[in-house]
Amino acid sequence: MSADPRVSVHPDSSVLLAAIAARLITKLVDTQDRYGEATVVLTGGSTGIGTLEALAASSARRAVNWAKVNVWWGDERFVEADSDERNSRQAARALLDDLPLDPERVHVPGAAGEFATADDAAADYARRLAEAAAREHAADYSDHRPDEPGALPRFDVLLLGVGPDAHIASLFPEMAAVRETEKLVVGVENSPKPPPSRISLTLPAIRSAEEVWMVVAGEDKAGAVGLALAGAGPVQVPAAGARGRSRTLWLIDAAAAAKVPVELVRKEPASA
Ligand SMILES: O=C1O[C@H](COP(=O)(O)O)[C@@H](O)[C@H](O)[C@H]1O
Repeated sequence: MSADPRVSVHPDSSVLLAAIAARLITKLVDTQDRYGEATVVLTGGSTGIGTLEALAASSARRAVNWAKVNVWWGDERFVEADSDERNSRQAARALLDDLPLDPERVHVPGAAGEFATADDAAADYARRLAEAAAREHAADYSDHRPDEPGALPRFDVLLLGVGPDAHIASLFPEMAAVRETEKLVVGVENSPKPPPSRISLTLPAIRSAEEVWMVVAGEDKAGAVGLALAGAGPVQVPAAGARGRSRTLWLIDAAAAAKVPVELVRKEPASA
């Protein structure tokens, strides 16, 4: 089961970031009301980190019980733990360091120095995901996740930025990682965007999320967004392969929407 994309276009990137932050707060609060906890998968990149900065600027973030939020990453750069290139480090600076999170619920992928290769760090991340899935099953979230227990915990909402080349997470066009159909996490070498070594969830792992939110701003992304929504293949256009089980939401600004087929666009008001 997967949900067809729905597109919401916001007038500019600052409105977009504030709107994504507001949606995320609501999503986390609603999920916690129902299940007591909530799980978010974060993305790096300009819109991903911008969303966290917008969340940090919103007093409504206090509506969330952050001690009961599980945090994972869709991808991470395989560099030293203290490198500013790490998506998790940028997220910590933008927001996470200021939240009362439970450190046991924050699952940062391994770094260079802790693991010899990106593949080793990917295997460790996959093992931790499987352990979380087993814990959830033991705690009996049966009404939340009716399937048999898998190797992934439930992802209530998974955020994805999109590169100008249409990559998502660290799944780049035509590379082995985007063709992966078995593994849920892979090491990536020779990424066309630096740094070259990375760890990434694969398309099957991304598609396990209940909701996938594609968060994209800027003119340089218009071609990638247009192709993804016009039905391109995921090997050439990885963003086209991202789907949530119950919702696939494209949250984009007007510049990124310039090449989206008009019948797919729902414009949000410029002011309320
Ligand atoms: O390298 C990465 O790039 C993508 C997109 O980043 P952007 O700056 O073009 O928005 C990001 O989603 C991914 O997490 C990151 O590792």
